[in-house]
Amino acid sequence: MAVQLPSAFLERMEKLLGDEYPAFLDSYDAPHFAGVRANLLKINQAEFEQMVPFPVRPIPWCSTGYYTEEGLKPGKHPYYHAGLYYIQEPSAMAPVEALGIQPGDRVLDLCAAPGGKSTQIAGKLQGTGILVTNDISAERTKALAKNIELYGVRNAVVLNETPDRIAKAFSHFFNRILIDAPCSGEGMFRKDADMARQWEKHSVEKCEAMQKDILKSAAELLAPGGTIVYSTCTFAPEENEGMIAAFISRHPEFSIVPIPEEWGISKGRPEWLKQAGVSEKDQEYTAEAACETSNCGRLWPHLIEGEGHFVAVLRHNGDAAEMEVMDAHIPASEKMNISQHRRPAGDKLSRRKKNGPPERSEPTEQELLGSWNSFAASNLKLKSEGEPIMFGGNVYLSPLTKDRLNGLKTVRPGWYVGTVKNGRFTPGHPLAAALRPEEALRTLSLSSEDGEAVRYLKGETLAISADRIQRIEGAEPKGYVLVCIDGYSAGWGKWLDGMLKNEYPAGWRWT
Ligand SMILES: C[S@@+](CC[C@H](N)C(=O)[O-])C[C@H]1O[C@@H](n2cnc3c(N)ncnc32)[C@H](O)[C@@H]1O
Repeated sequence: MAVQLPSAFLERMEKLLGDEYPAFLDSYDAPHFAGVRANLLKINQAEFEQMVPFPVRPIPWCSTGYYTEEGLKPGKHPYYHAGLYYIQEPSAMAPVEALGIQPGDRVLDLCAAPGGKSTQIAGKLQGTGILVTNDISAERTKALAKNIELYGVRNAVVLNETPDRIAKAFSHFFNRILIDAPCSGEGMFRKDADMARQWEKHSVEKCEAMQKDILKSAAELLAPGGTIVYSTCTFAPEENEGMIAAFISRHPEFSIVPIPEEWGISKGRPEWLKQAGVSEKDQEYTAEAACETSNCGRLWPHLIEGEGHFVAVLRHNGDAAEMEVMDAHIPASEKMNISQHRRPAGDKLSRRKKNGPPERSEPTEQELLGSWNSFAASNLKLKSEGEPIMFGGNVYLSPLTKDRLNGLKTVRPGWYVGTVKNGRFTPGHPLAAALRPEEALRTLSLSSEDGEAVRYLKGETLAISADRIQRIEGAEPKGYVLVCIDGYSAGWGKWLDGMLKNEYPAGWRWT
């Protein structure tokens, strides 16, 4: 066998799987399955299927997911840099599908880094509602923020917090919550031999305590009638059926929504709890609750084309109408559909100027935001999206009010649109990454095929004649240009006298 598996793990799996064990074991020598997920924030599905530059076939449980051939490098194509697809293990696409997201939902992804499932959620929200995406690891939130930006997400707030602190600020606020829990990772052994080496008998116990705490906070964060999806990439019954049985025993107001047995996805295995030596007393679950966990779903590497996952859908039995009552206490800017047109901050500024300037030398927040408004007015065709707020010299359009984030470690309070320095606004890369070409006054399309797009992604200055800059409303070619790859936004360039100064950020470049 290619992977060295821990003997305690093998003994347990043999005992639990019985007749299925030889097929499970054989899966460790079978090919791996790789996948990509189309990013519907930037491309529609028909276009994706037409343009995708490598062979793909659909993943049955994810409408936007596709298998790719092993050994391909989908990250080495300009379309990856334009955020047209996310590279994701196929079974990891199942939990978000089970969350049943609807436009306008308020969604929390509690254990989100590096952001595979958050970008999937954002694709389903299509710019409506709110996505709060969090991870406890400061280091890992860097990758999370980068992915939120690369995939053109406008309505997300990125936090680096503990779930209990989020629960204090957002009590019963969200109607969908994803817990892609930290786990002992047994489903990753096929793909990552290090995971198998690092696993020890006590890995499961260590994870159980974390999972229990995260579920407790999630119950405090969920609005009446809402849904929590709990998932892991491990096989251990303690972290799966055991964790869920204990949760619904403590919370009789929740029930488990059955996952359909389709495409090789199989039922939860409550009978394993006793076989694995997990007693009702240890995990504090009732026999009825344990029985209900057969409604959970398991993805096995010997039954599906993927690595393995566990998924539980927990529905709060409360009345969703109660959420509307709660909505009355939520500021208008945080209401379900946040895309209402707002008065630009500059309006307030110009009114104040008519009545005389404020008596202080430091520019007010409204004045700083005014420089964003004038940039937007002269370079973009953008309908107002979210609340413009200042955060450490940077301007964000946020789906939440600033007060709501007070005291929380906030990595991104919203869509980062740029920075104000000495009264001048410089647009940020995430603004460009999320813009549609028709939202920019000047655009330039580079081809993915003739090497020009790659030269741009490497940070080179390009010689570009004025007639290649597409302009609307008779704009001058000089100024900020939205650089697109085959028509999909990738970053900024600044055009002057036949040269395009490259504004693609150093840390993002093609290497
Ligand atoms: C399985 S990974 C998440 C993968 C992610 N959902 C994705 O699809 O890209 C679990 C994450 O949980 C985070 N984590 C661990 N303990 C946590 C806690 N108590 N609260 C929030 N996040 C936690 C880890 O830092 C890790 O990034």
